[in-house]
Amino acid sequence: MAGAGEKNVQVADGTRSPAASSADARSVRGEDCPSAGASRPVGGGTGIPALEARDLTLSWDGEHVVVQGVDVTVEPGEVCCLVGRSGCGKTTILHALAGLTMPMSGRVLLHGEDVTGRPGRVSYMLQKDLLLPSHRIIDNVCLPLVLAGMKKAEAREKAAPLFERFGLAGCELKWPSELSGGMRQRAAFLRTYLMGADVTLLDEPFSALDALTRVDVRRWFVDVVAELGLSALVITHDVDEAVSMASRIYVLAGAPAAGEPSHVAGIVPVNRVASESFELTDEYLAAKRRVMALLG
Ligand SMILES: Nc1ncnc2c1ncn2[C@@H]1O[C@H](COP(=O)(O)OP(=O)(O)OP(=O)(O)O)[C@@H](O)[C@H]1O
Repeated sequence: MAGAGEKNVQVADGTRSPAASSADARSVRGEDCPSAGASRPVGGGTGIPALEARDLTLSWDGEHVVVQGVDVTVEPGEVCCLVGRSGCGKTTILHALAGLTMPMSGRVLLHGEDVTGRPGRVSYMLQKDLLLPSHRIIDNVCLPLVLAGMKKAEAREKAAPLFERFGLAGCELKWPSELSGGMRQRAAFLRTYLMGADVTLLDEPFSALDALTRVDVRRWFVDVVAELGLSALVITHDVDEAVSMASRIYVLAGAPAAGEPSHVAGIVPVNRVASESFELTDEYLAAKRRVMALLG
C-alpha cells in the first residue's frame, strides 16, 4: 500500500473541455424542471466547477486505503466518465462524492461549496433501476417529490410533461414490468432528475441493457443531459461507453485488494467531432487507445 502522504496523481492531459451545455439548456431547465427549480444552481459561466473532488483519499475501515489523492472535476454541463477495472474503487469514489461517506482526507465541492460528507446534494442513479413493481411508472418517478412532501396529485402533474422528453409518453400508467430495459432506465433517470439536483452521479447506469439498446440509450442520455443543463459523472468499465459519452475520461488504476490504492492514472479528453458514426472516427479511436493504454 502506498504511504498515506504519497500522492500518486498523474494527469496525462488535463485539458478542460468547455461546458457542453448552454444558456439554452438552462432555459429548458428553468421551464421544465418541475421539482425544485430553485434548488438547481446555475453553474455555467461562473468559472466554478459543478463538482470537484480534491485530493480524496478513501477507506472503508479507516485502515486500508482504497483510493489515494484523487482529483476529479466536472464542469457545468459536462459529462465525464470514470473508468477502471473491477474493484479499483469507482463506486467508493461515487459514494464519497454523494456525501454518503467521509473521506480520510480531501474535500468534495459542489459549485464551490464544501459538501464533504453531506448527502442529498447531488442525485445518484444506480445500475439497477430499482423501480417499485407495485407502483405505476408515474408514481415511481414521482417518488422523490412525494418523499419531499409534495401531494401525489401535484407530483403527478409536475412529472407528466417530462414523459415525452424522456421517451416515455403513454407509459405513465404502466407497471414497471410492462417496460423494456431501456425504458426502465429512462424512467429511473427521470426519477433521478426529479430529485432536483443539477449534478448527477451514475453508477454503471446502462450495463444491464443489451448492446444495441445501450448504444441508443447512451446517445439519448448525452442529449438529454445537455438539454436539461445537468452535469454528470458516469462510472463505467466499458471503454466504448466512456468514449462515446464523455467529454473527458478519468482513468483509475490500482489494485486496492492487493494493497495498492487506486489513483487517477490519466485524464483523456475526447475530441467529439460531428459525425453520424463518431464511433468510427479517428478521434474516437485515438481516445479509446489512450484509455486502454492507461488501464494497462
Ligand atoms: N461497503 C464496503 N465495505 C468494505 N469494503 C468495500 C465496500 N465496498 C467496496 N469495498 C472494497 O473497496 C474496493 C473497491 O470497491 P468498489 O466497489 O469501489 O470498486 P469498483 O471499481 O466500483 O468495482 P466494480 O467495477 O466491480 O463495481 C474493493 O476492494 C471492495 O472490496
